[in-house]
Order: sequence, then C-alpha cells, then structure tokens
Amino acid sequence: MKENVPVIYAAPLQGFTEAAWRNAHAQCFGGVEAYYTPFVRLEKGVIRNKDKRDVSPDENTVSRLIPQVIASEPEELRQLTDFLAGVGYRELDVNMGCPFPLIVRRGKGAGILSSPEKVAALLETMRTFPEIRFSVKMRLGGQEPDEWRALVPLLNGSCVTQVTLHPRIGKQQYKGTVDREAFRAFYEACELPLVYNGDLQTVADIREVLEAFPRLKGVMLGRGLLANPSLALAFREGELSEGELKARTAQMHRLMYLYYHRVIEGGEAQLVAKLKTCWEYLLPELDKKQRKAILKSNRLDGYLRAVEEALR
Ligand SMILES: Cc1cc2nc3c(=O)[nH]c(=O)nc-3n(C[C@H](O)[C@H](O)[C@H](O)COP(=O)(O)O)c2cc1C
Repeated sequence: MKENVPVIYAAPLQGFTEAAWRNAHAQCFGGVEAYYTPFVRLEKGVIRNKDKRDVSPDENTVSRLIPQVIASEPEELRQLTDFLAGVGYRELDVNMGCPFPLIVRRGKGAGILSSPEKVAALLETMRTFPEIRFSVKMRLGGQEPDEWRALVPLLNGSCVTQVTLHPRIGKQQYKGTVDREAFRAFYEACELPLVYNGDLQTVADIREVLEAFPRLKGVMLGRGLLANPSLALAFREGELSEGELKARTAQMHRLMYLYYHRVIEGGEAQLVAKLKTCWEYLLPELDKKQRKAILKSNRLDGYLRAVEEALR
C-alpha cells in the first residue's frame, strides 16, 4: 500500500470478530489492511485451546492478521509472545483498553493505564523480542481522562511501532461520547504512527476524522464494520447497492455457518446460538419483522430460512 494513504483496520471484538467472521469478511468484502484478533490471555497460567485455535495459521486465511494479547506483568507478556512467535507471528498488539470490570480489577486492559510503572515494564519486555513489531491499543485512561499524559513519553521512547487510541476512559465502557478534544491533545503529543478508533459508522464519519487529523496513520473500525460489513470497501471504492450488500452478506453468513458447523461440538442449539450473535450488530436497518424471525428461530433449518428470506 502507498505511503500516506490512510489505512483501515478491523478492530478486535471478543465473541464477534473470530476467525469465522474475519475469513468470511475478507473473502466477501475486504477493504481492510489488517484484522486484529480479540485478545488472547492466560487463564490459570495457560492459553485456552479456543484462543489457540482462533489464532492458529491453519484456521486463518486473511492476508494480514495481528494477534492481540492482554497482560499486566512482564512474565505474562513473555509467555504469550513466546507462544505467538512460535506459531509464526511477527506482529502483536497489546491491549491497554479493555473496560470489563473483571479484567480491569486484575490491572489489565484499561486497568493498567493508571500504573505507568507497569506499562513501562511491559514496554521494556517488548524490547527483549526484537523480531516482533508491537503495537498498543489503548484508551485515554481507566478512571481519569488524563492518565495517558504519563504514558505518552513512555510510548514515544519505546519500541512500539503504532498506537491505536479509543478516546474514552475505561469507566465509561462504551457509554457517552468519544472525547475528540482529548484525542487531539494525544495526537499532538504522540510521536508514533497513530490510529483513531471509536464510533465510526459511515464513510462520512471516516472522512471527517481523517480530515480533522491529517497525520493519522489510519482508522480502526469496530461496531460500524460489524453493522455494515461493506464500510471499509465503501470508503475505498464507493457504496454498494442495497442488493449487492445483501447478496455479499448472505455469502459471508454462509461461510460463517460452514466454519462454525465444522468447529462447534455442542450440536445444533449451540450452532444457532453462535450464528445469532452476529445479528446483535449486523444490518441494523433490516426490516424489524425479518430480524425478529431470525432471532426467534431455535432450530437450524428455521434459522437459515429466516436469514435467506431477510437477505434475499
Ligand atoms: C463486545 C465487544 C468486544 C470487544 N473486544 C475487544 C478486544 O478483545 N480487544 C480490544 O482491543 N477491544 C475490544 N473491544 C473494543 C473494540 O475493539 C473498539 O475499540 C470499540 O468497540 C470502539 O470502536 P467502535 O466504536 O468502532 O466499535 C470490544 C468491544 C466490544 C463492544
């Protein structure tokens, strides 16, 4: 990709942007430079098999996949990096923004932002893996909107190659508005390539933020891309017609169905429940009756018929 063309990234969302979604999205829509995995973490000292499968090169077909990890201590980061480097990754993202209380209480995600010394220790650990390009995805703070001020000098002096900032604080979770003024202050202080993330729903939103912050490396799309899978492509090549959007969404859904059909072991009910989760965000403009028919079907044949009807 050419220099100074803004880059679009697909954000990590636990439970949504798993391999099934990423592979199908890249195949049916694309327009995205790289996909981030939802964070991989240690649970009782080990990585869950489910997370191992989600990052396994055998399960992923997108051309650039950046696994994300979450850690509060150097040893955790080392263990996660060793594993991911071992399966072949050379780019990793470190989560410093997750607002879930369970994570924050353990000093991880947004919970690390109030402890510059812990962030510094993770940044030092990254230096011990010179073969890996690390990026950081963060919020302004955990509890206070100015926690970032103590962290920017550390980031500027670190080996981190890119920062993505979601300008909310952890305490807000996803409520309230993004703080564009604070984003500007961060943008001015940060000397690393910077990516904006938060509440971009339309091509006009993307253009507006890129115009307001011309030195941005790019933007990262989360819920906006789940709602309209053509958003990144539309930014690059123009909007799809409604018919084309539905046809490609139907194809994408089919690929996700085939993926989950292969990997889900809990039978039909679990398969339907998993597929239904995508409708939490997907195509919010869809006819209400059609969405209801999708969400109320508990059997696979009924569910697939309702989806086919809605995307016809
Ligand atoms: C259900 C859900 C799961 C998420 N999981 C992750 C995650 O694993 N790692 C991460 O860095 N951010 C995660 N996020 C945050 C998103 O990546 C993104 O920063 C946030 O949704 C704001 O961007 P958006 O407005 O474009 O969605 C999650 C968000 C949601 C709603």
